[in-house]
Parts: sequence; C-alpha cells; structure tokens
Amino acid sequence: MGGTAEPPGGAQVPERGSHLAAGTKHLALHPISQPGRDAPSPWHSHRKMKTAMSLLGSQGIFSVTEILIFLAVFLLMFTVIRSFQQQIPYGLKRLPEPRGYPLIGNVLELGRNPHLSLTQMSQKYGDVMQIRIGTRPVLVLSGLNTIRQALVKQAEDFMGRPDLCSFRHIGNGQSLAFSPDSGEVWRARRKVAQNALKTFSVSPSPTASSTCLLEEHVFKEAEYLITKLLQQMKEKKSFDAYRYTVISVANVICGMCFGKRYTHDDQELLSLVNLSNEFGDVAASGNPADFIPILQYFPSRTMKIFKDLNKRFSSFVHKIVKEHYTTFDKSHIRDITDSLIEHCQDKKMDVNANIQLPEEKIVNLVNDLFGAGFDTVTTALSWSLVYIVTYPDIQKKIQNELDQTIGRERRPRLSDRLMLPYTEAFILETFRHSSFMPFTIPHCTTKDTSLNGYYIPKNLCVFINQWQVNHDETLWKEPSAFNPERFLNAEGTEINRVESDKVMIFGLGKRRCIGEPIARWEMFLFLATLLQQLEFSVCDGQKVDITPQYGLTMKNETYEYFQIKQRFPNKSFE
Ligand code: HEM
Repeated sequence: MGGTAEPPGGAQVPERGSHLAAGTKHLALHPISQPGRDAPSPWHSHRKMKTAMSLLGSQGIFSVTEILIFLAVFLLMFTVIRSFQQQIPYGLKRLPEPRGYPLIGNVLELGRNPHLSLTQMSQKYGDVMQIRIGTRPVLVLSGLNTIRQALVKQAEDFMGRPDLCSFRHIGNGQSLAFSPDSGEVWRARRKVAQNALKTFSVSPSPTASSTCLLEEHVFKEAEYLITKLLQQMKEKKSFDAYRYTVISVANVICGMCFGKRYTHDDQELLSLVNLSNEFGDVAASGNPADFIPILQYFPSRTMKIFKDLNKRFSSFVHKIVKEHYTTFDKSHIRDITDSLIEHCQDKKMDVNANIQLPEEKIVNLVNDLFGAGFDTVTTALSWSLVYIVTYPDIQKKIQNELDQTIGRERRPRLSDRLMLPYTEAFILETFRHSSFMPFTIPHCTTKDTSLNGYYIPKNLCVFINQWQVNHDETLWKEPSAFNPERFLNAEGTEINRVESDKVMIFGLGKRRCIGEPIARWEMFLFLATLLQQLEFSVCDGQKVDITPQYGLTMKNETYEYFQIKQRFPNKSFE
C-alpha cells in the first residue's frame, strides 16, 4: 500500500513546463498520503515533509527563504493594520458595516437614491451602522428612537458638521448651516439669526388687514401669484407651478431680509433661484466628490456650476448689504439686514458666552437665511400642489373646510390654523409622504461616544435618514399611502400630536431648523389662500409623475401641466 498513485482520471501532466506546472506535476506524482490506507509513521512524516519541501523547494514555486520573508511581511502588515484599527473600549461593540469595495467603499450600493438604499441596508444592519463612501467612514442613523437618542439626548456629541470640500464654497466658507463650526461662535450666530427671524416675522404689521409681518408678506405675494397664474392660463392654458411659486416664496424672504421684492420676470432673481437644483445635487448627503478626495482634481461640470452659483449668490447678497450700509438709519430698522448691521454697530455681546462676533460673521447670516428660506418652502409648496391635483377628493375636503370656517368674505389668517385641522393634516402628510429633505444636512461627532451599545469615534460623519423615519412600517400604517386622516383624532376635529411629532423633516435637537415656525406658517398661508380662491387640476391627457429626484431637497419633475379655475370669479378678498 502507499507509494505512488495515479491522479484522478490518470496523470494529466501539463504539456508546457512552467514553474507552476512543474510544481503541480511534482505534487501530482508525490501524493502526501492516502487517507484511510496508510498508518502515519515517522517515515511517513519525513516523506510528507520532504514532499512539502520539494513543493516549495528549488524546483517548486518558492524557496524556503522566500516563504519566511513572505510570512514576516504578512505578520508585519497584519500588526500595522491592527494598530490602525479602532480599539473598541471594553463593553462596547464595533459598528456593523456592509462589505464594500477597496477605494470606493459602498458608493455603488448607494446608487441614485441613497435614502432608499440606506433604508434597505438599515433593515439588515440596524439603526446604527457604518458605511464607507470612498475611503471615508460614515455613520448612518435610522429609527426615530435612535435618532432622538443621538440628536436630543446626546445632542452635544452629535451636533458637529463635517469639513466637506463642497461646503467650503457655501457663503465663503462661513455658512451657519454648512461650516464645520459648532462651538461658541456658531451658538452665538444661531441666536442672532433666530432673533432676527422672529422680529421680522411675528412683529405686528402696520397694515390693518394683517396681524403680523409674515402674514402681510404672504398675503401680498399670494395675491400677485394668483394674478400671474390666471394670466398664464389666459395666455397659455397651463403653467409650471414651481416656476411661479419660487419667485413668490423668494419674495417673502427677500421682504424680510432686504425689504424688497422682485417681479416674476426679474432675470437676475430667476437665474439665481432656478439654480437651486444644482445646489441640492452637490450639497446632498452622499455626494461622492466630498468623500473621494481625488475627485476634486477631476474637472466636474456640476462642481463648476456649484462654485459659480455660490459666488453669484454671495455677490447678489453682498450688493444689497452694501446698499443697506449706505442708507442705514439707526432710528429706522427696515429689515433683517438692518438689524444685523445694528447688532454689529452696537457691538452687542452674547450674554451667555460673552462673545464678540466679527462683523462679517453677523452680516453673512443673511446669506444663510435667504438661501435656506426659499428653496425649501417652494419645494414643500410645489409638492403640496402635486398631491392636490393627484387626489382631487382631498382638494375638495380642504376647500369645504375653508368655506365652512373662513367663508368667502376674508382671507385665511395664521390664527385660523387650529380651526382648520384637515388642512393642517394635509400639510403634515405632504411633509411625511414626500420626505423631500430625505437626510438632514450631514452631522459629525464632536467627541468619542457610544450609541445603542456601539462605539462611535470623534469626527465621524453622520447621515440622519429622515426618509426612513417617515416610511418606517413600525411607526406608520401603510406608509406608502397618501392619507391626511392619519393625523386626525377619531372625530376629525383635532390634530393627533403623538402622530404629528413622528414626522421628521426639520431635523431634531441643537441643529434643528431655525426657520421651522416660519416655514410651517408660510406653507399654511400660501396653501389656504390659493385653495380658497382657485381649483387646481392637470391638463387633459397629462399624467403627474410623483417620483422624486434625489438631492438635498428632492423635487418632482416640473412640467407645464397645471391648470386652474377661479372658484368665485369677480370676488375680491379682504
Ligand atoms: C419646509 C421648509 C424647511 C425645511 C423642510 C427645512 C429643513 C431643515 C433641515 C432638515 C435642516 C438641517 C437640520 C440638521 O442638520 O439636523 C435645516 C437647517 C436650517 N434651516 Fe431649515 N428648513 C426649512 C425652511 C427654512 C427656512 C424658511 C429658513 C430660514 C428662513 C431655514 C433656515 C435654516 C438654517 C439657518 C439651518 C441651519 C441650522 C444650523 O445648522 O444650526 N429653514 N432646515
């Protein structure tokens, strides 16, 4: 027994004698053992060793020295990699992570709709998981409770912003929302911005027909919008809703920030506001150029447009701010820009932090407010109009509620909100169903921390998946259905606050949107004023496409497919 044996199917000796083929031949002709046949013996072991040595020896693939060097290098590399790998503190777990490709990480899995891919991945890896975009690790948070824990209960740990290359082009790198600053200066600036917004929205209006400045701005713009839409209907028989609402909404924030408005055909404003899609493409979570640094050095049309847009935006605002400086009168503060200039001239200190902010850091705030103030609200409003024409029964219910509560004699006011629960429920369902801000602006950890038992290092970029929360089957019955009634109590007379608090569109905690109250009021006033006077529909034969296009704010395809009819022709509203 033992001895040589034929390989299965006979000895297939390769014809050409490569180094590898020689080794294979050697192996084939000198089998190490025949299991179950030979009893192991010292001779056998010796032979085994000899065979192995001959496989590796001078006639084999590698020499013994080569193998030893290989092992030494392998051990060295292993030790170096281990020393670079995160040491997880005792009692905490390492973050779960889908396998990615070298250099690009999980970019391919993110695809065109990262909010959907990451929702799917969270079902496998959990509410707290790590992905890699390029070589950069990113923490992805899903699940309302997990997100509340991170952004509210552990707010200080998760309130940072990552230093992404595209963000450095926004507001000359001094943006309140996008710059990496999250310390005392950011805190003081945020407070100044919040106070300015409050003063120029809820302060009493000088006109008798409005209760506050915001109401006055929206009334005026909604009336201009209605006139413009009716004119478009006369001339073209249809219109693109986004094209006109964007100017009306921009005029509201222009009124508050700069005390001026623009016509619907103003080319400078039009070209600026219509570039918001390009802004959203780059500023969205998961833009590869921010995570694969080498991409910065390749020519990119989108990045060029992004830089150009930010420059144009800054110089548009800068020009207006300069005009304000020349006409500034301390006894007559006209708007937010004036109030920021006054803040600088008074050298006001932040009472808590005792911080003196540099002038440019104060006046630059108007850039953030104007930038954040029109695209978001316009997108919200245009989604609401898309749902209105998709579900005509819902439009009728809102109009019945408006007719019964407000009637035809006066316009809707902010104080009517509580008496119009169905309209409010419709707005909440628009936010939830469209989830048009699928992620918050990316966050970043400010120190080593932990969440749900996982160790999370400092400076880790964090994506908060708002879309996942708004479509979570454990939170919502039939999340893909558009159903405003889900937010009403059983009698349909009040908003169910437990349900409405689950909708996530403005972020949470220390970075929560500072424009949230204004956005909600504006949305209500525009929508109620438009639906009180107009009936919206889609042109015959046209189909509404509600598939969103991914971005910082997701838009629906805008086409000239909207039509309107006046509900009460020849009636004017006070
Ligand atoms: C429906 C409309 C709006 C939506 C859905 C929205 C949503 C958001 C979200 C998700 C964030 C990021 C939160 C985070 O990173 O955790 C944010 C931040 C911000 N929003 Fe809004 N927003 C809206 C309207 C507005 C308006 C009207 C203004 C101002 C006039 C505004 C000003 C800001 C600012 C300044 C920040 C940055 C806050 C910071 O980083 O400290 N937003 N918003």
